[in-house]
Formats: sequence, structure tokens, C-alpha cells
Amino acid sequence: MTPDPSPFLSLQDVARDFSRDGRFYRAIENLSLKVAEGEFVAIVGPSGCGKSTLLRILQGLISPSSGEVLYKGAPQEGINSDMAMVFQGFALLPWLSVRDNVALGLVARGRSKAEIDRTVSFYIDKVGLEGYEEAYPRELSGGMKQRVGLARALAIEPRILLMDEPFSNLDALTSVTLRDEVLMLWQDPEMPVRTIVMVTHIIEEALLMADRVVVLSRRPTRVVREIPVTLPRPRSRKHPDFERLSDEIFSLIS
Ligand SMILES: Nc1ncnc2c1ncn2[C@@H]1O[C@H](COP(=O)(O)OP(=O)(O)OP(=O)(O)O)[C@@H](O)[C@H]1O
Repeated sequence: MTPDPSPFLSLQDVARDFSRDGRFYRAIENLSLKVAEGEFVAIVGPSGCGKSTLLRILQGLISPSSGEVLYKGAPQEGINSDMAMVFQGFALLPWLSVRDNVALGLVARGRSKAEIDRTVSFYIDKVGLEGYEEAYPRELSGGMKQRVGLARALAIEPRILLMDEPFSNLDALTSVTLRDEVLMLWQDPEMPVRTIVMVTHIIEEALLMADRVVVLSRRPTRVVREIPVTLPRPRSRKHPDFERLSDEIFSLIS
């Protein structure tokens, strides 16, 4: 997929401070980043460096202490309704069925019942959960729960999908399957979502999925390197450049 080179989403000189026990500390410092429309960007960095905080700033859930987020060339204010998040821990409501969990964002947006029913069924099918509409989260495997999380995010038809370590709570085989399915959905012409920003601590996952890997430093975090990944798709870890890129990222993080 060829990314659109026009500015789409960017962070400019973003800093974010937190306070703990009455003391301020800086989590993010001087962080600038551009994401093109259609691009799949992976963000990797040491544990606790501020990756999730960065995603929350991108979505507008928290604001930067200084600097700004620009979306389609304009400063972003408040929560960006063109974005949806997939969480590491799935974040499903246990008292709601699969169908009602997937519908949450559409209900919050005040869509009609007919539209909600149609859209929810479409995305439940897209993630392979047909037949499980009336099941509750406790009846589902981890992989199925994350499919619900994915369908819920896709159902609002976001232009940008944010994913915070989406495969970390899954067993190895399930994470490989879901990773491939996310790539298929990203490349599916029926999907409105074209742009993905994913946080991961798994270097291999970043290289198998993303167009570009953004490597963050320890706290206070900033971008230490941006690595374009031009390996042909579908990607293979057996490609001669795979190990070189993996070693390069590993040495930047460790
Ligand atoms: N609401 C908050 N209040 C105080 N400190 C916070 C808050 N949110 C995040 N932090 C701190 O900011 C730093 C970055 O946290 P964040 O969760 O963004 O890192 P991360 O890179 O996603 O971590 P991990 O690798 O463990 O997933 C941490 O030191 C964390 O304790």
C-alpha cells in the first residue's frame, strides 16, 4: 500500500508531565511524529517509556503539557471521533453480549437501531464471530474477546485505528492468526480504516506488520529513530533484511 504523503496526523514537539506523590516528572519530551494517511506505523520502546500515553494523546483522551497534535492540518481539540482504540486487555463490558459490546460506540453516537443492527452484523462477520452474537465475554477465548474489541473499534468506521499491544494477552498461535487478520482488514477495500498506529513491545510484530517503525527512548521519551520497513508483503522473518532490522531496533531499545 502506498501511503499518501500529505500531512494527516502529526505530533509537534509534544511533552507530557505527570505528578506522583506531589512531584512532577516528565513522561514525554520534544516528541514529533508524522503519520501519513494509509500508513501502518508501529511504535516500539522500552517498558514504561510512555507508549500508551502517546496513543492517548493522539486520540485526544489526554492533552499534551506542551506542543500540539495536528489532524488534517488543524490543531486537534478534545477526543478525535475519527479514531478508535483496540486495547491490550480487550476492555469488554462483561454484562453485555458480543453484539451489544460491538454496538457500544454506535449507541454512544446516537445511531438508529436499524443502522446499528446492520453495522454490528457486518463487523461481527468481518472478524469471524458470526454465530457468537448473543454470547457473553466470559464464554469466549482470549482471541475471540480481542475479535470483539476489534469489531467494536471498526464498527464506528474510524479513519485511524489505534492499537495498544493488541496481541500481548493472547497465546502465540492466536496472536499470529489475529495479526494476519488485522493486516487483511487493513488491506480490505470494504474497510474505511486506512491508517493504523500500533504500540507493541514485540520487535518482530512491528517488522511483520508496519510500513514504518518508530523507536522511542527511555523516559522522558522521544523518538530515537524512524525505520522505514520496505520488506515485501506478505512479510517473512526469513527475508535476509529481517534480522538486520530486528537487531538494529533491539540495539536502540536495550
Ligand atoms: N495518569 C497517570 N498519572 C501518573 N503517571 C502516569 C499516568 N499515566 C502514565 N503515567 C506514567 O507515565 C509513564 C509512561 O507510562 P505508559 O503507560 O505510557 O508507558 P508504556 O510505555 O505504555 O508502558 P508499558 O511498556 O508498560 O506498556 C510511566 O512512568 C507511568 O507510570
